[in-house]
Amino acid sequence: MAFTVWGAALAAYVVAVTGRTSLGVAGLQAADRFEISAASLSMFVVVQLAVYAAAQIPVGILLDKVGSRRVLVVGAVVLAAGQLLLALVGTLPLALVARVLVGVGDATAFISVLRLVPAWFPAQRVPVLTQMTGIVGATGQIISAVPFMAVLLGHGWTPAFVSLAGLGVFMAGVAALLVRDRPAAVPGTTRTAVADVDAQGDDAVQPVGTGAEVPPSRVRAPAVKKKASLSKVVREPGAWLGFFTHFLTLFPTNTFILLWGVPFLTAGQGLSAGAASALLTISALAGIVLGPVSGVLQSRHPMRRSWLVIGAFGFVVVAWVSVLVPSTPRPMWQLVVLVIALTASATASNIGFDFARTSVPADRLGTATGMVNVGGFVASLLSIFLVGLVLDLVRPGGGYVLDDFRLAFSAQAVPWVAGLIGLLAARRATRRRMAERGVVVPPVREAIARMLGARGDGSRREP
Ligand SMILES: N[C@@H](Cc1c[nH]cn1)C(=O)NCC(=O)O
Repeated sequence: MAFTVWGAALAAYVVAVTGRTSLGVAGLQAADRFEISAASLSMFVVVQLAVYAAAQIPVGILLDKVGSRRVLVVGAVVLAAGQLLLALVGTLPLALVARVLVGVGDATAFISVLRLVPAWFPAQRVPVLTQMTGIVGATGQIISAVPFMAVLLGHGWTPAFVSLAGLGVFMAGVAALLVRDRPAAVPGTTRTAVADVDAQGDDAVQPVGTGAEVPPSRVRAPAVKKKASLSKVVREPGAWLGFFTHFLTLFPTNTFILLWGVPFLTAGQGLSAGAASALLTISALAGIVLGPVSGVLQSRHPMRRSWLVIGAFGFVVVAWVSVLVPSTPRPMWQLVVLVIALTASATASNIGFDFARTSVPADRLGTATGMVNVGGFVASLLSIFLVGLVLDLVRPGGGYVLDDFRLAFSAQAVPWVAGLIGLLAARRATRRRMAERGVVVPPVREAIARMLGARGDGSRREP
């Protein structure tokens, strides 16, 4: 039942990602239909990302109040309405309104799925399933690149976007039918188990790696609360740690995948369109390996999750520096390393949601997850804007060359520095809060020494 619920919600998220990326593959047709330059198309990406980011907190609060099922159903209907409008209109302002609707619908999907995972699965499994949610969701991009593109080229604009609208309505039905916010009947629940949960009080959070996590089916349905969920969440340093984790690690991937990657690879590095899409495919395949590996490491070493984040950040920075410093096009292997590093960074961004999960009580998880998600999308907007700004400054007429991209992508240093400062400050505050709750994070050197000692004793788990 847990996998049916997760699978149905995940399918709705895949369709949301298809909607998000559909205009990207229909760029030429959109430029033609709305009589705009290819460069103005970036306006659609910016509007959509801004709407997505702005909707996260309201959607998160709504999730805590009404649950994932209703939010997913309404979100899929709004997304379908946006695609239908886009299918029918021929003017730019109406197309932008359609894209706003798509952005709002899209904003509901990912965090609704993440809200379901800890409700249906034991805490040990949550990191891997969160990573799988991100990875499987990314396949929505393949649906827009292959079947959607085929309908677009074979039958035209209106049938292609009407098909996406139909898919959205279908997913609303699937979510209504199969998604449940939490297990209803609780076989094996004893009065004691429920009393244990009650004894933790309203503000109990999932313990970090103590092994004492309560199986989800024993957790009572949280009562809808009147008290302000957002103000409590923003006062929780662990939620900020999640926010800055997502901020620091998601934007390099979004900047590359959503807008500037293909122009950089083709106009800057001199690759064919086919070679550029092969690189994007390698990046998607890398996620299938890196996501579960990260999930397992998160479960096994919950006290060291921030080092996974800093490691992924270091990897992507080194990969970008090694590509941008030389003034000549890079060999293929180096570009492969770059796209793998970008995937590692996107994978690490999901650790942000895990920080939220172990920092706030279950009945505020939707709000906290929304807040974390804002981080990555605000940073993505900033980065996409800065790269575009530098390109405009160095070559106002377009026709970019490698040197223009070298300068433009260096602008990512701004969100990287801001994100790293925020991450380190939030980590310090989170450790203080954890210490107040009786969990002290030992220094890395001490933890490694203990782990080596434990191996010598035949034990496998970090203390
Ligand atoms: N962290 C991403 C999901 C992802 C991408 N690659 C691996 N995981 C994220 O937060 N996505 C939000 C969304 O709505 O897609």
